[in-house]
Amino acid sequence: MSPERLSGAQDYEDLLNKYDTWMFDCDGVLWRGNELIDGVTEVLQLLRSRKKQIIFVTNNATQSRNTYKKKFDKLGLEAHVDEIFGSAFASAIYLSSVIKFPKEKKVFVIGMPGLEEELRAEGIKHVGGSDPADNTLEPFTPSSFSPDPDVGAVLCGLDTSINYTKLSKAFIYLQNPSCLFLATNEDSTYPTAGALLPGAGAISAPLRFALGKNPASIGKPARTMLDCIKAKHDYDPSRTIMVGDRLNTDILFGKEGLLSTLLVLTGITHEEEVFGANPSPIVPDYVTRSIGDFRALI
Ligand SMILES: O=C(O)[C@H](O)[C@H](O)COP(=O)(O)O
Ligand SMILES: [Mg+2]
Repeated sequence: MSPERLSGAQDYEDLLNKYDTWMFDCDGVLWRGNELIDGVTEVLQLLRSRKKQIIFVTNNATQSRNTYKKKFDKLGLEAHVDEIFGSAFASAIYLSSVIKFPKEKKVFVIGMPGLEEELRAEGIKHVGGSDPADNTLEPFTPSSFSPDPDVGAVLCGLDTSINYTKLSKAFIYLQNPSCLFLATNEDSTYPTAGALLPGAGAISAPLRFALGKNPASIGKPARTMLDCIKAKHDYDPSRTIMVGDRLNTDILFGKEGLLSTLLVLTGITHEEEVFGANPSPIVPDYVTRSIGDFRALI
């Protein structure tokens, strides 16, 4: 079955009337890097004026909910911290509440300060991350590394300061079969304002290749994020739509969560992946060029 392509004000109006809860992916839907996608400000204001429930669901683990709130504020978008769900937050909840990671154990982090902030907020002990000793381009010498015996998991997220020392330490920990291999998410690419860049999945790829095994991935399409949302918000799946730019994360996440799905073409996915000769088996309910096009209703 092929998706319905939205083509004008009546289509947008029909969708607004059909759905009370709008879950928005961020990178490639609201913005690319720090550049807002045209029309997003007005459309989010329109949804708020129509009393729609709005939830933000991002696989980007570089920031915490609090620092994302600052980004929304800086970009002039109304957002409340309890509306924001990122894979950094979901990873901290996964460790604290889903697998009940032992309090005395530690997580070796490959990732940014936002991920560390969420782990701290959940009382998860961690090493690595922004530790200056790990953020170096000096050659890694195993004899100078004494693995922390309390490390019981490696958590890998998008890390724009990735290096051989971090990968080597993670790889040494992961050779212990009891050490958990976790990924905040596995997006292959990251849509920024100027270019498409390697995503979180490309950061954990060297470890996957060297170990010959995949991490447990916590972000979309896994349902941990939806469980985090359910723990904070009531919503009716039959009147909820997930708006995303990536088929194998956002749209799959929506479909598996029994939500309706709207694919926008302002991020990762190209039109021919949906309407071309060999379309993806992941089929959104609706497709539109940009969420900004809903401006036609203003
Ligand atoms: O590489 C990544 O982590 C992702 O590309 C990026 O952060 C995805 O964010 P989202 O589109 O889920 O907001
Ligand atoms: Mg996206």
